[in-house]
Amino acid sequence: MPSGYAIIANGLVKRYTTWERRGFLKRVKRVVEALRGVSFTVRWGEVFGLLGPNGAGKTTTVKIISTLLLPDKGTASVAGYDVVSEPVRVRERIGVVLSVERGFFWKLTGRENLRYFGMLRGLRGRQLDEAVERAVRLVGLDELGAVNKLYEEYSLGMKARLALARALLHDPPVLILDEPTLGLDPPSARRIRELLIRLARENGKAVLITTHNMFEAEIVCDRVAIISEGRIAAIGSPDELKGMVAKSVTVTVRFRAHRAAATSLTGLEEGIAKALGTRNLRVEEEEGSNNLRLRVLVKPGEEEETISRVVAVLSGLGYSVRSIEVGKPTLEDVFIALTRRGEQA
Ligand SMILES: Nc1ncnc2c1ncn2[C@@H]1O[C@H](COP(=O)(O)OP(=O)(O)OP(=O)(O)O)[C@@H](O)[C@H]1O
Repeated sequence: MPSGYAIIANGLVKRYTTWERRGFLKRVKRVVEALRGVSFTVRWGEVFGLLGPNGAGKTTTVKIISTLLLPDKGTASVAGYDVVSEPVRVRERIGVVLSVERGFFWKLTGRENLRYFGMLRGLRGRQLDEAVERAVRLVGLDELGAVNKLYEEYSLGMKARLALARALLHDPPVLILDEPTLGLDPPSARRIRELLIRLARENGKAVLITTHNMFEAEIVCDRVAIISEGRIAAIGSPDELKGMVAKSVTVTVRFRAHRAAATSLTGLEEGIAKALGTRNLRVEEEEGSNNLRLRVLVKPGEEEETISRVVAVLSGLGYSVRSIEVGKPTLEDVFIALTRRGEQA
């Protein structure tokens, strides 16, 4: 394993300037502060996750580290090379998979696509054959019988594996993946997650992923940085992060959704937050049922009071409660607590 850190991000700041249309001819300049000083390090042999809600700055961060975007302020290095002054050396050492993968040839097979990209990386002859077959085997494209299919016939899962195979062609020590399992079915997502863990543990690679999926962060990542509104809210192992709210308990209330009741989920969340006097809560739809789920983080001893107030608010709004549980916080609860802190201020 090379010495030092695989990735160092130090005080990254990035602003986007956009022009918003106001009326027919008028355009107003708007500055979006995507990153407001993002710092973290990724070690060799670990999977590191940038976890945050939409618009938090995850993609902007990985684009800077992948040399696809320049920071306005701050520095970043990969394997000791600076992303701004030594981009070629950085690119030689990274494999990148962005969430919207473009650039594959629709009329070529998976293998032909990989051969083409391998040649762009300077691979030829036996070296190229071996690199392509190794990457194909690693991601399991051979098992799916997909290597000889045209790219245009690929399912989303096959496309994701091919993109990962392309990133692995030159056997880079650092892998950077933006939402690697977005839109994949559970078996395909599991396969990719297992592979990322293996590449870190067995091959000593540093793997940086972005995700807004807590479950993924908890099972795949050795360490996680929670990013919110362009700032890192916390960094640690999933257990360490859970320890931050370990002195809290979560109350989960499931209730039947019905159309006549309160309008949007956000509206409902706001109403309950006001009634309870806390913002450490979230309302969401429960997959595969007609239920809504409210999770609220409270101090031990406050459970009963919280439950009776939640039940009163919900029945006042015409919802019927299906079940109530009190339990230990999950990474999701940490996430809610940390990403809501800014809103409270
Ligand atoms: N090219 C751009 N021009 C203007 N604003 C941008 C641009 N790219 C991103 N932004 C804005 O910068 C902020 C951070 O975006 P970014 O894509 O990095 O977030 P993200 O955490 O990856 O979100 P998502 O999960 O939705 O992909 C957002 O407010 C976004 O709207």
